[in-house]
Amino acid sequence: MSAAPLLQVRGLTKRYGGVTAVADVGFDLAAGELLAMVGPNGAGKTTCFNMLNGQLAPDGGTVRIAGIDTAGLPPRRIWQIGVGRTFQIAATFQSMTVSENVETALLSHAGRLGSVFGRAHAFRAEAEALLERVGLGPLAGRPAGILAYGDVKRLELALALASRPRLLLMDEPAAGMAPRERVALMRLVAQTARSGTIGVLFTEHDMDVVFENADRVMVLDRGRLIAEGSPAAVRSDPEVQAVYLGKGLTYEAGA
Ligand SMILES: Nc1ncnc2c1ncn2[C@@H]1O[C@H](COP(=O)(O)OP(=O)(O)OP(=O)(O)O)[C@@H](O)[C@H]1O
Repeated sequence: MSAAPLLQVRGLTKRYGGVTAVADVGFDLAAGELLAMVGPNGAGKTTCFNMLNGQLAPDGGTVRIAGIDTAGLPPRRIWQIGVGRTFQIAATFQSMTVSENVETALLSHAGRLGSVFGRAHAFRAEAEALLERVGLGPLAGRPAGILAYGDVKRLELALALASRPRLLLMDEPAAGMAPRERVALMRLVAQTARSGTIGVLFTEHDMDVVFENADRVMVLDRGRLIAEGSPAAVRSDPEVQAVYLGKGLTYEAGA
């Protein structure tokens, strides 16, 4: 008997008046897998993410996370089940140190489990281990407000990992980064997902980042899932190429 997927989505649908933002979308995601959700502006990616983490209730369909039916549950409940999310705009406490930011996230996670005694600094050793893992060990004592943008994105990943997610939703994790940093961050995400058997669903506009890092790719267009498969299969899919070319977005189909 094969294990149930970490995330199982079926018939997911959301309408805004006359616009169907997400139309009958279905897919699976396994633990340890990196799945990219791509598509032109307005394709429905953010709406999908918002339904997966409980910010929006779907109009139709089912979402099962680790076997639990989560469609329509509030965000806090879904977070408790083990869904973490990073956002396009990094959210850190600027005046606190890098380590204190992670200690606070660890404290918050412990509070979620109802086992919090003491203060955030009780989590210092754990925070430092997490910061080492994302390559921020040497910056642990610096104020978060002075970090370079690439390091803020690493801190964001550490904050998301502090709640030990089973499923991590990442909104354009590498947006705004220089190309070299982008590659390094996505490698780190891939490593983290595989070694910690965390399922990662990410959106990304840069198709090179997608094709290099994702295990599988799905493509949305006007709310519909138009393609899903390996990076190589999706890259050469004529409908995907047409959608991207039609929107003035291109990638090297044969590269
Ligand atoms: N709150 C809302 N009210 C009305 N329409 C909305 C709302 N949110 C999204 N939409 C519409 O739903 C569709 C999907 O939008 P969504 O933001 O999910 O796309 P996206 O793929 O995330 O786009 P982007 O890449 O630009 O972030 C679009 O047509 C958008 O205009």
